[in-house]
Amino acid sequence: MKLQLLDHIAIAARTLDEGSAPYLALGLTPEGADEHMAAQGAWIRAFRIGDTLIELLAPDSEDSTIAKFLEKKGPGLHHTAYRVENIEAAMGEMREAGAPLLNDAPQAGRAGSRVAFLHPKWGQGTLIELVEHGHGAQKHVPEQPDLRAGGIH
Ligand SMILES: CC[C@@H](C(=O)O)C(=O)SCCNC(=O)CCNC(=O)[C@H](O)C(C)(C)COP(=O)(O)OP(=O)(O)OC[C@H]1O[C@@H](n2cnc3c(N)ncnc32)[C@H](O)[C@@H]1OP(=O)(O)O
Ligand SMILES: [Co+2]
Repeated sequence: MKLQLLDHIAIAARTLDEGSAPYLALGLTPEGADEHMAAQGAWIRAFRIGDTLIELLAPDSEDSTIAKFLEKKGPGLHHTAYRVENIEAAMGEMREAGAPLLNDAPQAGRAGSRVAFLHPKWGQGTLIELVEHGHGAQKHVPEQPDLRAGGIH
């Protein structure tokens, strides 16, 4: 499988405004409007840094998975997400590798993406997400300099 790039780093916070403070202070601005992903029990606000996003997650109710995470671990790193070309192919490879997928079929992610998750125990304590970008998200994958041919001087 070819991971294209680090798609986002997700941070769980009690509220989006609380979670936004450091990134606003670092000079970032939210990308688009906040998004409510009811199926994930989360409100989301994204800040773009180059081709990667900081994805802030806040619980939409007391019994959301984000609320459970906050209860257990407090605010902080929730998951890392890697962009793949094709989520079904990536899930198939993960199954073949015996990696513990948390969902049998791709789930709906933010901005029209399709996502899959791998258990945090497998990720050395980090929940790992694979993301196939949707029509609504930035499509291109940046040209990587060809380091073999001394692409970088
Ligand atoms: C916005 C849409 C999408 C996107 O477009 O990017 C998203 O990112 S949505 C993000 C929210 N959705 C998810 O996280 C879905 C996948 N998560 C799950 O299926 C579950 O949260 C879980 C990871 C299986 C945990 O389930 P839970 O019911 O909470 O089980 P436990 O509480 O028993 O946890 C088991 C074990 O794992 C630890 N844990 C839980 N969550 C995380 C985490 N995010 N990172 C690291 N570790 C985590 C938890 O502390 C338990 O550990 P022990 O206590 O040591 O057993
Ligand atoms: Co995510």
